[in-house]
Amino acid sequence: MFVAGNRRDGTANLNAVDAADGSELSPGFVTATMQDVEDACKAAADAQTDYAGRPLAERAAFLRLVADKIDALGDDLTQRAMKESGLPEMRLNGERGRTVGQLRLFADEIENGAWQSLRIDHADADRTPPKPDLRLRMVPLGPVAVFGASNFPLAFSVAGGDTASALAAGCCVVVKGHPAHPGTSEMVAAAITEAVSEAGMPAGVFSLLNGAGNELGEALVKNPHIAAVGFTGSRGGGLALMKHASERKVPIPVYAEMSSINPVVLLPNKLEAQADALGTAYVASLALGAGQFCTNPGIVLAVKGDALDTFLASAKEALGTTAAQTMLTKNIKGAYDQGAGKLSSKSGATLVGQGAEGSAACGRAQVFTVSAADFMADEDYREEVFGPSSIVIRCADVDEIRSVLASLEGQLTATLHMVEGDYEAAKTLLPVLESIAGRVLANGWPTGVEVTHAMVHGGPFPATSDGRSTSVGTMAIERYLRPVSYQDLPEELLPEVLKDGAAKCLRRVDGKYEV
Ligand SMILES: NC(=O)c1ccc[n+]([C@@H]2O[C@H](COP(=O)([O-])OP(=O)(O)OC[C@H]3O[C@@H](n4cnc5c(N)ncnc54)[C@H](O)[C@@H]3O)[C@@H](O)[C@H]2O)c1
Ligand SMILES: O=CCCC(=O)C(=O)O
Repeated sequence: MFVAGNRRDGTANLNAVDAADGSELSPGFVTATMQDVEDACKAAADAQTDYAGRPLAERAAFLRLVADKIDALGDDLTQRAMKESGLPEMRLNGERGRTVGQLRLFADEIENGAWQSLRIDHADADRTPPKPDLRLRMVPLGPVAVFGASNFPLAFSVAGGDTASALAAGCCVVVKGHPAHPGTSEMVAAAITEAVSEAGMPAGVFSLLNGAGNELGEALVKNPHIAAVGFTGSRGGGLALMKHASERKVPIPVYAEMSSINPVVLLPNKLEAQADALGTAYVASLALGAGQFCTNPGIVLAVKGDALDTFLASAKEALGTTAAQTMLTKNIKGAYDQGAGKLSSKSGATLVGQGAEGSAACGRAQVFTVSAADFMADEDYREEVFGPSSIVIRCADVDEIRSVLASLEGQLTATLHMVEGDYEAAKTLLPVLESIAGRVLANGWPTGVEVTHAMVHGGPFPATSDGRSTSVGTMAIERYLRPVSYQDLPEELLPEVLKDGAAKCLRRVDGKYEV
């Protein structure tokens, strides 16, 4: 653990396990006491004004240095993450690239400055009543508690999107590392801690706390120094943190990404033309990373008929060559088996096919099919089964597809597979897709989130706790900012960026945009 630049010593009572065989990995890790939580949060609060006040170029250089330090960890980081997560080398190398790329993108974003939403409305003393001078900018919320996710031990963990966007916004960060990968977390936290020191940032800008029980997370969310929370994980975990945050004396926002089954629609003409290829691509997407993606295509909707039968036959064939993959933890594997088992016990569900069976730690890919009527009649089919399982819903026509879509909870993604002949049908579905999902895709698969300016990795509840935001892409910075308007403040007391002659980044002056 690291509290404000210092490693915390103590009794090591948390060990990672090798995801593949369950054996204990060394070394052991120290877990946080309530005093550690208070120390980390207090240090973050003490550092907040200093950090937020640093010139944007310094803040950007700090994020770039964090990225360089993580790059310098090289293969050791991948090897440790492989052991702790069971994820393969290529995936983790890709994830490391995404993590450092994300930090560098946020560094550019800091310097670009448009996120400050600068607005100036000049005074008009001749107006009756006189119009005041008003100037607005976004300021950081304050220290953010970040919960590392189990399924992306780099890109959604200690230096992942929540941390990068909070630091970019000018917020200090206290991370609760995921207990499944303490070694990976420690390596990344050491890199950040070095960067904090070399960049001359206040030590409290970053801390990492470890712990397996709920008490640590609860204490962190309830700590009065914490101003916001970023979380990716289970629906139950996210809801618990939201409850703690709302019951505080001073309630705070929780940005929790929780649960999504990511509907994929195969429109009739496209299905007719490419049923075979779609079946293969579907299985590749649902089995990616042992299905442990929040973007996993959990349900597919199509009109029943020969083309759908061909699709199902192709999916079955692809499943036949799909190897079982190690899952992240014993508990996640147990939950997967339980979820898939529940589906297979339903009288309305038919097993289309299965992947190979692996060791006890592995998840076996599975596809089921149900009628739209059965799906609509049973809430269980809508539950996220976290792992390589998916359901194909047989619908009578496009109207029935629309009815099923309209009955769904909030989603991270919704996908249409279509050719031009399907566009009329697509037009009738798009308003529904927009109303339920944060990202609408055409002719792709939802797994694989691009980190960019126009990405939304969010969506209405329960995909996230706040559908107005994203946890991936540069817009994620907005979660940790709030607007302040300065009325009639003397020029010399105004923030530099709001002075009339200030070096320009995008500003809205008297209603018009200026660069
Ligand atoms: N949708 C997704 O992206 C996603 C990602 C990972 C896991 N999951 C789901 O979560 C399940 C468990 O996996 P997990 O361990 O990654 O997620 P989790 O929600 O159980 O835990 C995530 C983090 O939150 C903490 N936490 C959880 N509940 C808490 C509570 N009540 N109070 C305080 N802290 C709490 C945990 O200690 C951990 O640090 C999976 O089987 C899967 O269903 C979903
Ligand atoms: O598990 C959640 C994130 C999914 C993601 O980032 C991806 O699909 O690339």
